[in-house]
Amino acid sequence: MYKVRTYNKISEKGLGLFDSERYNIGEGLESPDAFILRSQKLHDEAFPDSLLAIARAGAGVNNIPIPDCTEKGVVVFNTPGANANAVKELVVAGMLLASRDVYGGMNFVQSLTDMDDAGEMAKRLEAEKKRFAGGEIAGKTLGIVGLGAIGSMVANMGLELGMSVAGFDPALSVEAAWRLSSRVQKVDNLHALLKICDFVSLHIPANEHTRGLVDDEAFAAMKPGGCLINFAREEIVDPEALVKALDEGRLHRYVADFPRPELLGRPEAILMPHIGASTAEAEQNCAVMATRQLMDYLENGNITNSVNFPQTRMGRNGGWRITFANRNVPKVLGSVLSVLADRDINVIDMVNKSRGEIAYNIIDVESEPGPGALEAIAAAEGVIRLRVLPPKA
Ligand SMILES: NC(=O)c1ccc[n+]([C@@H]2O[C@H](COP(=O)([O-])OP(=O)(O)OC[C@H]3O[C@@H](n4cnc5c(N)ncnc54)[C@H](O)[C@@H]3O)[C@@H](O)[C@H]2O)c1
Ligand SMILES: O=C(O)CC[C@@H](O)C(=O)O
Repeated sequence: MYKVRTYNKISEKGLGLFDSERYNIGEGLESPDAFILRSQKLHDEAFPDSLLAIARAGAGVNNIPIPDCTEKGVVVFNTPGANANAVKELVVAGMLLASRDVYGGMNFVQSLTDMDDAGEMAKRLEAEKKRFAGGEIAGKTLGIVGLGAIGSMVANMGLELGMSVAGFDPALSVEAAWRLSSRVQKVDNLHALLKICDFVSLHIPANEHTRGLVDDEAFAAMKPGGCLINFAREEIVDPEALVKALDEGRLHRYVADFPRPELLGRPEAILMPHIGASTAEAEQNCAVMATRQLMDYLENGNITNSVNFPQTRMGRNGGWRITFANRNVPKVLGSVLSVLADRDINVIDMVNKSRGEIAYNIIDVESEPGPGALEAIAAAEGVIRLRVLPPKA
């Protein structure tokens, strides 16, 4: 029986895929084989020795200590693109809220509780509506920082809304480039993008390269009166520089999914409680993808959409399956194959992949590897984590 510890609210559409005869699923389970979670911060959490994998039902993995996981041979998965449409739709809402005083206008109307004459009320609304006028987004320039799953969707949507769209992404994947309209202008540095855009939307991960990326210099480079939209992560925008840019009126609006105390009460800050991915559709997509990836890893050792291990997959062929993670240095695979050869264990098929400093292997063998073989493999120089999976048709 596999044990999967859950954190946060994971859609039942995903959790329901775990067969209850083979999986025990729940919060706080002891000695779990895996975690499945959303935004739960794991940096201060001790990992049980039993932990083989973590599935993040979502895109960002800055809540997980990835280097520690890699060191321990714990495979971390995310669900690329599964919540991208939800975020894209909220970015559009954010741009509209930054352009038109929808919120102020609605609050004004709801405040007229002392009025009971419809005619008088209509006169008052017409007299005061000029306070809530705004601009249109069509014809404006939208800049996207990070043209991955979300950024490319936002870029294409901007074009459909009649905007000019520019994008900056120094590591654009081939897949993302295919998704992107050729009408999106590619800009080769951040400040050049900031200079030409009325709206700038961030769609990059929070990591050591992007923390504080939007700083004093970036705000100074921005087109005066522009709007910044941040559905990516709080840490990407330097809070002091942000407040300064708002105080000086250089930044017209800050639309963000990550409120901070110093922004509360400021009408220029349009803040939401991290709800970019909070739609039933996105929650289901993420949970289903995370669950499928986790099951395939636990049952077959296959790795799809990991953020720290190489994509590795091999169909089952009736044999016993040995999987192991190792440091990406010479001779490790050779030593393991020698252990098998010395014990007359015949290899049916194998795959060996590497990613940076880590390598991962799947070796299918004809007969069950005994304890002696497994001990010798686990002891081979460079091997970090070993598993054996019984035959499966
Ligand atoms: N608010 C929410 O609920 C919510 C939901 C989903 C994702 N997110 C955040 O959005 C981020 C992006 O999500 P995604 O699904 O598009 O990820 P993604 O991996 O598909 O795309 C990220 C893109 O950013 C690019 N990039 C990385 N560093 C960059 C830099 N310094 N400058 C420019 N481009 C850079 C990468 O090359 C990649 O193309 C996530 O990491 C997460 O933090 C937030
Ligand atoms: O799970 C969530 O609600 C947020 C997910 C989002 O921040 C992500 O990075 O995918």
